[in-house]
Amino acid sequence: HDEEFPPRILDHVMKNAIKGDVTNVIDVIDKYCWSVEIAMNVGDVKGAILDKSFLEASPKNVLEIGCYCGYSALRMSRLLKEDAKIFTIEASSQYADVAQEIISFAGMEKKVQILRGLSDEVLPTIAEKCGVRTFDFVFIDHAKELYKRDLIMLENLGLIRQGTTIMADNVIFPGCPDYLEYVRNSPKFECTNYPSKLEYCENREDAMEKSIYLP
Ligand SMILES: O=c1[nH]cnc2c(O)c(F)c(-c3ccc(F)cc3)cc12
Ligand SMILES: [Mg+2]
Repeated sequence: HDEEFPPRILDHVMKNAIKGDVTNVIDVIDKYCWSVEIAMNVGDVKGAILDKSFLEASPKNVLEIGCYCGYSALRMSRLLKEDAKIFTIEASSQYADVAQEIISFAGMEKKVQILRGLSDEVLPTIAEKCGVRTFDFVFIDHAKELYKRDLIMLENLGLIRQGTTIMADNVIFPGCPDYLEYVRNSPKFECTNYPSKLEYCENREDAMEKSIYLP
């Protein structure tokens, strides 16, 4: 995926979406990605799986690792209950800049806070910085080789609690075998796999994995 994509998607959203209409911004991004160029958003098909788990969890404190252009943060923000909030970690300042613009354009800047930096640098101080003790819902969607490390960090830092829902994207493609092996063999996680397709593709398999933390 090329670095020039995010500014193009931002430009397209600003020109074609309705300011303040989060559902329309999501639709405009999906139409663009289906018709013009693929982006590594979770997309509409896997996004619907994320939505369903999100609604079931009905979380107050949400953590996302991997914001990219803000697409999944917008999907979750539109389902947030009153006084709930999303904290999303993004290591690329270019992606974070674009995501901030798109999230603000959609009118969700008060519900979504982007934390800039590497996940292993942000997580140790996130509780005091964000005034959160534990997260109720976590969406992992960043570099696949960091999924397992970061889940272990969340556990060790006490940032997840009995019943926290963890959703992971791309567990088939690109794939995160060490993460899957870890959560599925751990007695502390109750796992469910949701087979789907790679975003904006008809014929590439992918899946989401839901893991409920039960220490
Ligand atoms: O780096 C990523 N972070 C988060 N999510 C991703 C994703 O959903 C992808 F499909 C892909 C991806 C899509 C197509 C490819 F050929 C390679 C990676 C990458 C990421
Ligand atoms: Mg992904």
